[in-house]
Amino acid sequence: MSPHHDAPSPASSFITSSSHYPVQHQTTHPFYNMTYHDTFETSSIESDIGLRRSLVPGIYVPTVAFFDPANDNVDVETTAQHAVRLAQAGVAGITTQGSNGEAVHLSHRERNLVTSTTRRALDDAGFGSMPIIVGCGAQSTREAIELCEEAAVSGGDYALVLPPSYYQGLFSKDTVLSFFRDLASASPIPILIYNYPGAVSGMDLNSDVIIDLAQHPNIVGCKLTCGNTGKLNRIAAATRAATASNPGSGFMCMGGSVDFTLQTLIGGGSGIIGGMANIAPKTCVKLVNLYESGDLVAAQKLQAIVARGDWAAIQGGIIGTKAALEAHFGYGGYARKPLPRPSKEETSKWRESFDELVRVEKSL
Ligand SMILES: N[C@@H](CC=O)C(=O)O
Repeated sequence: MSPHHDAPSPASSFITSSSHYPVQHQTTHPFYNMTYHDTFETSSIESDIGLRRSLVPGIYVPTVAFFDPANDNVDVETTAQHAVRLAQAGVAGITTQGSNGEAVHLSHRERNLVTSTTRRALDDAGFGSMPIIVGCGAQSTREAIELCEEAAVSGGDYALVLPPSYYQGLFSKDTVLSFFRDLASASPIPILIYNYPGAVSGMDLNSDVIIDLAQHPNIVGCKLTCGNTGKLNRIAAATRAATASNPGSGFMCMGGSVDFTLQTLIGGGSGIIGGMANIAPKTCVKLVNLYESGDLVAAQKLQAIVARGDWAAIQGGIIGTKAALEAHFGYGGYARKPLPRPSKEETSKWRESFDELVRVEKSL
């Protein structure tokens, strides 16, 4: 990172091993100034022994899911090709089963297939050190733990977890805290808290809660789709202060949408996990690089283009994002039912909404 971005160094790292070997992960955490170890048995991890994958600051892409139009099965080939396209564009990592990944439309088996396919594609293309964050939110603590275990076995390095919300009318004031602490204590991989009120009936975790949870040695970051940059600034500052006494570790406070990349970096965040980077990964990476090089005028100009493009991604969600991928890059397909397929008019609208951004992307 440049001197302009006093971002923490890698949040954590762990060691994966091949089939039937114990997997060991190691997280050094700022608040505890200690090293946390855990070990568990895997059945089918395919990564190299001794591979360390750290979370580094930058752009992380929550990949969209791809389905074979003939039978609606997971399209393994496109999943692999897309992951490699993103890695080659210079992103810092991939997130499978984020909101863009249609996790709620996938069985556990399909989720694992997407993650293991992504891992294998990255490894085969020479990106063996690129981390994968896997969406592992569930309504029960038990299922969330199970998803984290399965993510680890499938080659995931970290878990991105929404709080449960279905029974929130029955929650006590400690329920969400206990959920994250219980999960983090049991999970074989470190946890990032996913704060996306729109996906969990309005539940919006505040900075006090997230800073408190950040003290758990196996909670190593957050994604703030709430877009509250004041909150982001408070969390980044609190966790960075703790990091100063323990260099070499860090809490990754990530913005949740590329339309506030610059604001995130200026506020002390570590980067973005943002869906629009499925369409324009190079542009998103360039924006971070402009900031890091200190060219704030150019960064501001590019941020405006990115924010206009992200407005289309936010309005169109995965329907618009996939339509744009299909129109501009020749692959994408449709979301699973019951999500509707876009009409002809909508398809042209989404294509045109991303025109400006794709022009920039293709020029890089
Ligand atoms: N706008 C968000 C949606 C989910 O967090 C994104 O860009 O990923």
